[in-house]
Amino acid sequence: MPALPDSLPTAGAVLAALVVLGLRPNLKRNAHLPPGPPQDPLIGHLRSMPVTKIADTYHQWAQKYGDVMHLQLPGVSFIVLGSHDAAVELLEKRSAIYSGRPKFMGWKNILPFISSGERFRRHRQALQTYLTPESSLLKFGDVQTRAARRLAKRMIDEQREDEEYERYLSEFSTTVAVYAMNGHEITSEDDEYTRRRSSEDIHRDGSAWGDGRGHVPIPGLLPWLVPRRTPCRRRSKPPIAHHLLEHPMNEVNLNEQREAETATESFLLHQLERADALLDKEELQGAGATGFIGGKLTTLSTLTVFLLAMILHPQTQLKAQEELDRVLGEAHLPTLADRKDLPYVEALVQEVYRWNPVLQLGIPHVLEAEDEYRGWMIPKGAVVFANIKGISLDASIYTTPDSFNPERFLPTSPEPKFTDVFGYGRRVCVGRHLADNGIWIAAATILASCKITNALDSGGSPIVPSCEMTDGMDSHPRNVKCVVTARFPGGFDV
Ligand code: HEM
Repeated sequence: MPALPDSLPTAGAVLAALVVLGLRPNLKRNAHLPPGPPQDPLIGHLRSMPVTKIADTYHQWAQKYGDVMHLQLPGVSFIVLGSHDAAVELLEKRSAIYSGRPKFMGWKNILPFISSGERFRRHRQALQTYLTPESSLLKFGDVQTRAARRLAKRMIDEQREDEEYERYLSEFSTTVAVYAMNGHEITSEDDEYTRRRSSEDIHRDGSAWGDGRGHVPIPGLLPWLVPRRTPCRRRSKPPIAHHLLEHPMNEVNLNEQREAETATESFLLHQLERADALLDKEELQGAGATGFIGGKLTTLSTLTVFLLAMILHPQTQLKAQEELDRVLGEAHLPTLADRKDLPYVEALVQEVYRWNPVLQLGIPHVLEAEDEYRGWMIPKGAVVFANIKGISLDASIYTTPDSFNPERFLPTSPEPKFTDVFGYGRRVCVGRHLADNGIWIAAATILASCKITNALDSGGSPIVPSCEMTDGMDSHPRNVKCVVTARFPGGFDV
């Protein structure tokens, strides 16, 4: 049994609250539940819940207890799915009953946090019908391409030795999320959105409830464990939530732009112009902020993983660059239309998704009716999540899963694409087409135009960045430093 977690005082407070409120742990039918590590009477796995490296720990436990694992905390059953097959069987094929969400902090109009029901269906439909594969490409492909070129140019022009490039990647991610939702294109560092919605803002405001960069703290899985009635539950909106919810409509001032006929394509405009709009004004504000909440940090973190992979694997970088030069011609920048002709770049992006999926545990689902799977009983109300990181390490699917190896995804390879990165079933990431196009064009543009090498230490030796990912809901490498130089100093034919 691991040492007592640091969060135990908080956990203890929750337990005390549960006892005071008369909630009883649902341990009574353990005999039919899926297997799991040994637990204590009454408090179940409270003492053994990992606080750091959670996905890795669940993956290790899965080797012993299997790919459907049960963990018990007071009042709540957790089911951790450690294989693609189990995740698809339950979260996708049985999506009708596995698509609830735990109660999250009262963000009632932010889709990832809305449980099932009529409000969920309207929000999901509004976003899903807007962000289809075709419309994501048609409406936002050009903006993403411009933003990717601006990103690469800034990485080259403003480079310093041992620069951290996260802020440029962050601006790219913000640009895509804000444009898709609000129709506002960021074209300068001075932009109101970049200043007000920088990672630093999120860090500062998000620290009210997370561990920085807006992460909800998974350790102990407490945020969504705390029942609505528990006194310690947050009542007021944290500042970042307030800002995100108020900002899109006020700042962009869509109504004025509509009157002046200067409004550009966006989710908000689309909804406002529909006679049969699915969402009212308050709901629409939430939906507008949803793109930012769902897309900004996930895109940023995935691009940081890409950068790390390129520093650590110069041969892979070179292979992708050779393909780009061969297919497009030297000193030509890619567009999304070139994607189908660049199988190595495609495989590289797919491997970035698999090598370090940034939402390691996805977003938890809630089972809405008792179910049976492989002879086990899964209780109604169980919080069910896929260990996406663990699934990416499944050696029965991916050979040498720890290594970064794009070859595994070349068209001739038998290894299946890692679709798990975007989740499952009715709750699958609603922005996945937008995100995938954005990540591909950013990666392909950087590869075509930049040479990425290790930063050097004061003695001139290359710094090898660590592969360790942060803990938290959105996991990413820390302090990725590198040197970026132009591959074609004479510029590009576009
Ligand atoms: C690389 C970037 C991204 C990754 C890895 C990612 C991954 C995910 C995952 C794993 C889920 C949970 C799915 C589940 O519960 O089964 C999710 C949900 C969601 N994502 Fe993304 N996402 C990304 C980008 C985006 C973008 C750009 C947007 C916005 C336009 C977005 C909006 C959402 C929303 C709204 C949900 C909640 C859907 C629901 O609860 O019904 N995501 N995403």
